[in-house]
Amino acid sequence: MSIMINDLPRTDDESAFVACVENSVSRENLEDLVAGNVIAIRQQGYCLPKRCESIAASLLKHEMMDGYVVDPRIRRWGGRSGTFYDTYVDPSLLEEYFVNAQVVMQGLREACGFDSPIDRLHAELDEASPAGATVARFGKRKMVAGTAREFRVGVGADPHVDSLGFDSCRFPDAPKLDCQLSANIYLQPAEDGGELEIWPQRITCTDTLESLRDPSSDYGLDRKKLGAPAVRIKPEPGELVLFDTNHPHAVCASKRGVRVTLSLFIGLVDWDSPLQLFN
Ligand SMILES: O=C(O)CCC(=O)C(=O)O
Ligand SMILES: [Fe+2]
Repeated sequence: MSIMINDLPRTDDESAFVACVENSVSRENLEDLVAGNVIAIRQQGYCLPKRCESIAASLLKHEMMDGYVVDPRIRRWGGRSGTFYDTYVDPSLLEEYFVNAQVVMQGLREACGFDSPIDRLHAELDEASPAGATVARFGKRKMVAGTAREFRVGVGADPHVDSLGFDSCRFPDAPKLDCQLSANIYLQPAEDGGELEIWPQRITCTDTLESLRDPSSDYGLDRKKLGAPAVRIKPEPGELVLFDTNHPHAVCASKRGVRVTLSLFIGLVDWDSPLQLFN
């Protein structure tokens, strides 16, 4: 059973609770995130230091690491078409995304020495969720579940939301998500910088999203319009952090050291359906 050790408000906003758990994430933890009772869940020591080092080293030299279409400075697992978001930005990659999905997932498992923290997370989510957890699909076509990201010095991510609902609206057979979470395992946090910022508001409609756009960014939202973030998390090596991706969030640029993470989106349709895993 997971223990809620404490609530850690990280900023002046006392309502922005970050829950720390000791054991694997429970259904109650997931419900708290979905209900907005907590803004993030942290589990320290999810991946042991030696494993973090060896997986990060293997990823950093791997040819499957490639730039996001929207911002090639941020690198991620899966070659040209590694994430569904890439296919949203460049629809010509859609076919390749589905055709390569299994190879992309198996490749990440192999790069993790066949002992992937993403597979562990999948198993734990399957156990915690009443209806289990499964790789998401569009009809019979499996999505990719699990990615890795690399932020070099000077590279961060502008404030943004991640929403399969927004990105897949032209696909009638896409999973219909009520909530989307992101799980990140910090194999190698930046030595300086690289904080994860999360804003308190939850954006659920595209009109609101459009009104917040930053014209100087290809995907980002305007910090001035967003106001102050609710939390700024400085991840520890090996830590797992979960949050709701309809809350705007940003990655501060690394000031020193390459930042390497493993990441998984977790979609909730309803509690009677399996959690939908994808990237
Ligand atoms: O690397 C992080 O801290 C968060 C990256 C991100 O934007 C996400 O997982 O949705
Ligand atoms: Fe994100």
